[in-house]
Amino acid sequence: MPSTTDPQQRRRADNSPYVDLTRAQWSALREKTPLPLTADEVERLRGLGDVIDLDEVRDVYLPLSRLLNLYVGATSNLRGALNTFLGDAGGGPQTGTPFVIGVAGSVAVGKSTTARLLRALLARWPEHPRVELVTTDGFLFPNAELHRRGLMSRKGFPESYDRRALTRFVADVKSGRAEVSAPVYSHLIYDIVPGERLTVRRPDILIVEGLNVLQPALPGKDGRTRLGLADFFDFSVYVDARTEDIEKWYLGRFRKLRETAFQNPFSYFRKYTQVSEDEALDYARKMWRTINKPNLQQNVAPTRGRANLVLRKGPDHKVQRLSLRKL
Ligand SMILES: Nc1ncnc2c1ncn2[C@@H]1O[C@H](COP(=O)(O)OP(=O)(O)O)[C@@H](O)[C@H]1O
Ligand SMILES: CC(C)(COP(=O)(O)O)[C@@H](O)C(=O)NCCC(=O)O
Repeated sequence: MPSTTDPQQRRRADNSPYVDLTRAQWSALREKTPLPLTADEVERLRGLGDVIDLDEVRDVYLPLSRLLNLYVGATSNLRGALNTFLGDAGGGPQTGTPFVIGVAGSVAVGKSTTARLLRALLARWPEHPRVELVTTDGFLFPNAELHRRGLMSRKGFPESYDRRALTRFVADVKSGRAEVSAPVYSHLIYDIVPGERLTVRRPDILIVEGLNVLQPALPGKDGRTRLGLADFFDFSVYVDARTEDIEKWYLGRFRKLRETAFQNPFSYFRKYTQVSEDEALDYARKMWRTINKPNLQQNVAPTRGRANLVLRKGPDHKVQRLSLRKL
């Protein structure tokens, strides 16, 4: 359903691999969504700690959870088709493996909020109550290793991650392994937590959230193409917004954290509670200008075209347009 009546634009839309929908067109799909939110669930979503508008949940994220629920069902039907085709040659029926969803986008665009919300909404569906969420920051190299590699001011750039370990982790979960574990990153200490692991035990759905989840695979040492993280995704979402808006959200979050989490005596950023707000924000602006913005422009934004769904937010975080891949 192209959102235009102009014939030329319509032809372009017909040739595009995406169906472009306005917020109004998308939210109308909510009518077809069974399982509307109950008052109790609305309360529980508030408890997630995110200041998210509940109309936004109903209009945007609820239809999205229905779309994903349909995809999970269709993927399971495909597995049935594969079993029918393979018969005994497949060494027994292929059993269900987790449905994997990637959530990509800039630092501070709202990936974590989107992923947490999707986790809560998807778990309401009787077909897939067990939804796990993993953030890729656990696969950043520890600070000591980043120092050694001269990458301390490149945190979040593709080379600051152990990409092989991250791909192996998702491949292991996708293969149906009973237990797979990942390292844990702490925003408090700004480093990997020594000895701590997050264990995933055969969930129905795994959400993998991070800046670089849609990056193409690294070539192997022999120059041959390898499987990349996105090869294990059944669906991917790119959260998009104007760079100027994302910068404002980044600075807003920094200001809020300065009044809360940074006050913790163990916080890496505690020093920014001891200086004036202007000085602290100058530092945050520098981080944005020298690390997060160039990373967005050079590495993150170029992967947008690989996503199944692009959510385009306005300055108030409300999703204004959606592009859904049809091919
Ligand atoms: N849908 C939303 N409505 C209102 N505020 C939001 C929404 N999504 C994110 N935010 C706010 O924007 C900032 C960045 O969001 P966050 O999810 O932490 O981003 P990321 O994980 O991409 O770094 C946070 O302050 C968060 O509370
Ligand atoms: C930890 C991050 C790299 C995000 O990682 P992700 O979970 O997307 O893999 C980012 O939040 C970060 O800390 N960037 C470094 C620059 C800064 O402190 O803003």
